[in-house]
Amino acid sequence: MFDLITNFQPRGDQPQAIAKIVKNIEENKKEQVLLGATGTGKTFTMANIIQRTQKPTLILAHNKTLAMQIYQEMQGFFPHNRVEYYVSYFDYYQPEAYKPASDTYIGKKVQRNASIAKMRLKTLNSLVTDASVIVVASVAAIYGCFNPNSYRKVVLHLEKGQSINEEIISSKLIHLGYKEDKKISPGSFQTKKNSISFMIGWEENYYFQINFSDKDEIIRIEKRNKQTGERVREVTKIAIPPSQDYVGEEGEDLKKLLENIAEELTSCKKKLQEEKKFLEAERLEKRIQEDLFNLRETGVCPGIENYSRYFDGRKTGETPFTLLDYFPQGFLTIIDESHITIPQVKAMYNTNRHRLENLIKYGFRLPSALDNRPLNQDEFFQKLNFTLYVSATPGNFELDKVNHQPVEQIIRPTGLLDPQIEVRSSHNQIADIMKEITERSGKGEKVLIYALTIVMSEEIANFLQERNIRVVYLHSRLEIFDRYQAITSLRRGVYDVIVGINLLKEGIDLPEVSLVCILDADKPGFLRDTRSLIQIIGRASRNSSGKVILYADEITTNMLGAIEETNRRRQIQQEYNYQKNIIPQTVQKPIKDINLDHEIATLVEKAQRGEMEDKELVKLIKDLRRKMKRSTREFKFDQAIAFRNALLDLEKLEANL
Ligand SMILES: Nc1ncnc2c1ncn2[C@@H]1O[C@H](COP(=O)(O)OP(=O)(O)OP(=O)(O)O)[C@@H](O)[C@H]1O
Repeated sequence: MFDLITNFQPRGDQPQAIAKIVKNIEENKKEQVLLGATGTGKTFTMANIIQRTQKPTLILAHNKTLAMQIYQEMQGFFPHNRVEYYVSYFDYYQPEAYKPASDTYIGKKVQRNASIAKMRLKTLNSLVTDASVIVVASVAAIYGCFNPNSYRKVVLHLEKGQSINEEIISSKLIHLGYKEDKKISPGSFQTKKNSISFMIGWEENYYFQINFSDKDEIIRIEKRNKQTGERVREVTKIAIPPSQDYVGEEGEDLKKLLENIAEELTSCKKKLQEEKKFLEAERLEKRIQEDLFNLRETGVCPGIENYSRYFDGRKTGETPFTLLDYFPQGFLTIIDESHITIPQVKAMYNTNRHRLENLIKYGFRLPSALDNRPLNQDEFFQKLNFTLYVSATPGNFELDKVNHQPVEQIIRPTGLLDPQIEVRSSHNQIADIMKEITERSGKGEKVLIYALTIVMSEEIANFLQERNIRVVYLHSRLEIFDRYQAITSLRRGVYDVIVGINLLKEGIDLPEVSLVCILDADKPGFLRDTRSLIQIIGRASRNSSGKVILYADEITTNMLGAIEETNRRRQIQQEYNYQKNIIPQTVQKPIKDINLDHEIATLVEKAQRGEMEDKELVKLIKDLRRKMKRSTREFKFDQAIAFRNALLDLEKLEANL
């Protein structure tokens, strides 16, 4: 059962939006759109819909950071339920490719993020073991994954009284990806006389111990605390899931599978030879034979995903298995920021296919590699059941599905209005903006400036800085961590202005921002279409004196569309406030305190007092660097910033060594 825990009551437009959407789902309406203006509490609305419908839910977001934000919020709303996070586990991913024009082969290069890999495994496990699960995922959800039927089949079920010996269990654990080790850690196991202990791949605090009698019978299964080794409780049954996301075939099944790959190799090579592509034929033979050897000897090979069709038991062209297949019948999919997520989903398939086709044509891969692919758009939509598209500016694709009649959520719980918009001439725009900034900086209010290009944003920031304005620029070339720090610093009062391009658009809510300036609002193209303008305008809607200035020389149709829609929303909000006697209140959003944990803080202070040996200082710096990187990888940016600040201090000391 989903159990929503919150102090909030649905407010503003939330009650009617929740009621309409739930009613439609109950009436079996499969596709709906929620047009939710920025800051109207769409996440809380989603949580209420999940609570009321009790449907296992997939929430799709278009990037990892947004997915993490929603994941954390959902964890807060449903502390007693399984809320999971499923995104690509690559911190860095360069797919294998071949560029015929320059005869360049680029091997696959990846950097895997172990904590995300664990979260993915945990997601699959929750879905096969629990009925009330929320998964927040990126488009990684449409990429191939372990066949859910095989997953269920390989899970190792053990129970008290069962006749089985340690040897069999050890070999099964190895097959499931567990590694024998002297120290117990996630994904490892340990055998002792009459007992076997193991730790599930994503678990951090507990391990299980299975005790046997001399007659090879399980006499006890215990859950134990990893730190103390103490028994937490005894269980009668346990289902041990795989500790990696791919579990190979064994014995006869593997043999058959390798034969099939070899058969494909023979026919493919013959075809290449007939086409007089001798070099390609030779290359293919060498590469595939090497893979076959590795698969035979170790059960795995580099680029094993290219054989996924064989491992999944799929026919040529057959739809791959994805996260979606792990959901039960009648599940709900919420597509957040659908105007961006849907085009992203649609683009995945073609990009992948083009790359693979070149590899196949030139003898780097077998044609079956084409079946290692994301879902195409038809397959994706076929796999959905109940779907809710959510956006402040839904795309035409989803609006068409509901005859342009979305459920609207325009009135904010805070009573805040969409901002007032003014159009001003672009002549002398920077001087004009400087005047606006000065008026606000004394009151602690902040300004966002939207430029068209990276170069422009840097130039404007430099220009303002030279005139003593506390400003920082923000664009996609900056690391996520630096972007986060710039935003936090603005909130803390280090800066008064951020100059940006696109990044400030979605998912950033800064109550301190009372003015948004959009430069070149009349220029056609990227980020000046009606939808983008509405999104940008929405960034001034968390402050009771929110205002937007569009700098332009003419009013374009795009601008007019955005102005009219914003005014329509503002009017609905004003009428509501008037009727209910509501005075809009700026959102109060606490700025998290950034502190180091006690042990580290003590060491840092010791170093700062000059009481630390040189060697110890170097070690501490190394340790802090590692921790900072890890926190960044895990999206714990507050923590990462705390480490970085301490590092900056310590590195100064190190420079003097
Ligand atoms: N019923 C409620 N009562 C009080 N506060 C609420 C309620 N619902 C949401 N909020 C708060 O309102 C703020 C806006 O919510 P949220 O960020 O989910 O809006 P949003 O619609 O997703 O906005 P955006 O599109 O800008 O991301 C949040 O701080 C949220 O905690």
